[in-house]
Amino acid sequence: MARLAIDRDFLRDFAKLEKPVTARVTEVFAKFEQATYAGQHLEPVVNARDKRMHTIRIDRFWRGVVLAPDTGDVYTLLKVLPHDDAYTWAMRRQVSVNSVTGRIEIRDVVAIDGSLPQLTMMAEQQPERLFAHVKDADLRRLGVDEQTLAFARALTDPVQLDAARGFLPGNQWDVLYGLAAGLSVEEVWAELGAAQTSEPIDTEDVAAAVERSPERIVLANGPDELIALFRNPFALWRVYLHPTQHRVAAASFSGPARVTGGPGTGKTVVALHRARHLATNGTGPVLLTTFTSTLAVSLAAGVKLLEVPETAAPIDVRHVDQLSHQVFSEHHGRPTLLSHEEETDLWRGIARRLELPFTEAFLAEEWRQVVLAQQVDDAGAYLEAKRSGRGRRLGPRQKAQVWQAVHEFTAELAQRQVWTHETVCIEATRLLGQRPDRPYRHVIVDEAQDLNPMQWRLLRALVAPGPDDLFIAGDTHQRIYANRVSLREVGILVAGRSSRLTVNYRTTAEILAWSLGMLHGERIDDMDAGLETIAGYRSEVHGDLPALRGHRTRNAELESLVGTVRGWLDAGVAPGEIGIAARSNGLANSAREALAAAGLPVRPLAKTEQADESIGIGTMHRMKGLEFRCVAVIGVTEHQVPASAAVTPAAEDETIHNQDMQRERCLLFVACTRAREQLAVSWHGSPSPFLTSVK
Ligand SMILES: Nc1ncnc2c1ncn2[C@@H]1O[C@H](COP(=O)(O)OP(=O)(O)OP(=O)(O)O)[C@@H](O)[C@H]1O
Repeated sequence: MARLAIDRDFLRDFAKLEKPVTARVTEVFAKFEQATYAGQHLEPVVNARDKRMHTIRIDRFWRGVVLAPDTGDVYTLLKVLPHDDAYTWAMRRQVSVNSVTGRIEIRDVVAIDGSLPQLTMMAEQQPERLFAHVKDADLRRLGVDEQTLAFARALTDPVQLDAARGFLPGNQWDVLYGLAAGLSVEEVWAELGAAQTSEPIDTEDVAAAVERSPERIVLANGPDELIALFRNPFALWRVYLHPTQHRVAAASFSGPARVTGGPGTGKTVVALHRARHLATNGTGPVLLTTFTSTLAVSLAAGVKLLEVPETAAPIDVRHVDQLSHQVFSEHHGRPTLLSHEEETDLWRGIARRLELPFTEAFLAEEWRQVVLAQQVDDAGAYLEAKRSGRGRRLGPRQKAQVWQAVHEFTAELAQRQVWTHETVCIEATRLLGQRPDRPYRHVIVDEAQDLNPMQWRLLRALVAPGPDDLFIAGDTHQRIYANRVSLREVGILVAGRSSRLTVNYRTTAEILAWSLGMLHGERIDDMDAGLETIAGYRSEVHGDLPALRGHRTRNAELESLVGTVRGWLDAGVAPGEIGIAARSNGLANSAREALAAAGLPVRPLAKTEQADESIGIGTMHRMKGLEFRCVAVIGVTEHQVPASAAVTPAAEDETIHNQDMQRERCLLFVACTRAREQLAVSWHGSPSPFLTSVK
């Protein structure tokens, strides 16, 4: 019986087709396998470069392009396009098998043949060719075939190679790209490592190559699986890896390792695959953890999609506070937590009673960032403690005053038998230290940039030091809380085991470039005594520029938001693919009410049920780690972004002021880089200074 496979590129296109078309595609292909002679539905393409290209009727207007095998019964759906475009697309393309990876490749032969004469002519005027330093034999060894080789030989400029990305065979383009970027033949070979195969490759056997290309082609086992695939195409798309990502996910490290990279470079995808890899090939239970409960829910969904084999070690997905509370509760029962307001009152009361010249916010931060972070437990140690990044200098007398306040605060917690998340975490770490064993063999941390030192010590205590113990994914450009951690200082050494991803797979080049403009000139640390860079960070997908719109009043802005969202829905975007972010809870709630009043389906971002059917609305903080086809960031207004209350006045403390401002910029950057295709940024009254500063 005929079986249907789907090209992953098609899944991405599928998500963008209009609803009635997607319904027809699902209908046609759900029946595809039932037809005894699948060939009956398929029409050959006249003048096709590749005789295996066929088309199939979707409706009067749309056709699917299907790769029909010479042998075997696996048919691959490559594209769905309007009638004429489908024929043109199919006519120009050739399918081949890569001689090194054994994977399937598709190229636009007409485009290659069409551009070669002109490139050759231009090259004759140039003194040097792009790949003059690489021998033909080496190119062939890396899987470059004769046609691509002839093309590569005519190139003189990396820009020409960039332009050829859409029409050269993918694996071969990657090889050329690596060589053009200065990698040696051996390094490119190592990059290919993950995709190499030890079986002998018959480059004529396309059917075998289809089966061998799981990162490119998904085989649906029966109509139910196919329908599930079509129902949630992005979910599946989300779990593919580029060879560079694969290398990191499957590597063996002698100790803690990490992966960095800007938003959308696939750090989470790598973390998920690493979890599966270690569960399958590692030596014990795996913990996959992150910062918030919302993110943990989305990681758990990702693990589910990866279909970890039943024989693998368990993968436990939990956020960090959940872990500390669990360890704590096993010994002491559930802790009574001090609320934020109670804590503020307590510090305020102590400051008043002791007549101290410090605000409650300053005392609370000094306790967290210096006393707890550095495990300071007496006045002498506090006198010596490093206070870098804390801004305001303190003399010995002032330090004695702060210490007195800390002492009273701690005594009060003990007397009331109440805890904060930080003290729970410290106690949990102490308890773990007393245990003879460690609960996990491998710990993987996503969104690492926002964890505090107490949480890092807990994670360190959850796993014994050794190969592949800790794997850390994070991006300090996306730090949105006040925690600045040096991994060395919490006993985690990643030097020599760090990788950086540079290709953004989520956001269009236009949205990315605009968002990066907001961070222009910011000095951002790398959690390891250096500075993080955004050099080489790029997106290969193009789209519309962000829409920036100012309004006179808050109500006018909300009204316009309803219009923007309606426009997206009318264009066929599903409600679950729309996200709205505001700096404050208040504005997020008002936006929710405005959309609900207009009859649109909405939900708070924190609510993960029915996420597919409703528009997610929440604070910028909640947007972290998520992604949507269309994003509206609202209320990007002067005095609201940055939020006045979250920024220490420069007159009070310049260092802290600058850190607060950077954090607020990063927060807006995080919200804007959640968008895959469309970004709308709006304000009422005067715009935020962060917007007016974008170059
Ligand atoms: N190799 C790839 N090919 C295609 N798409 C990819 C690839 N890797 C990642 N993606 C897609 O890019 C998007 C971003 O991936 P992911 O969430 O892992 O990035 P991230 O670096 O963790 O982002 P952020 O730091 O912004 O949260 C996802 O939709 C993912 O499916």
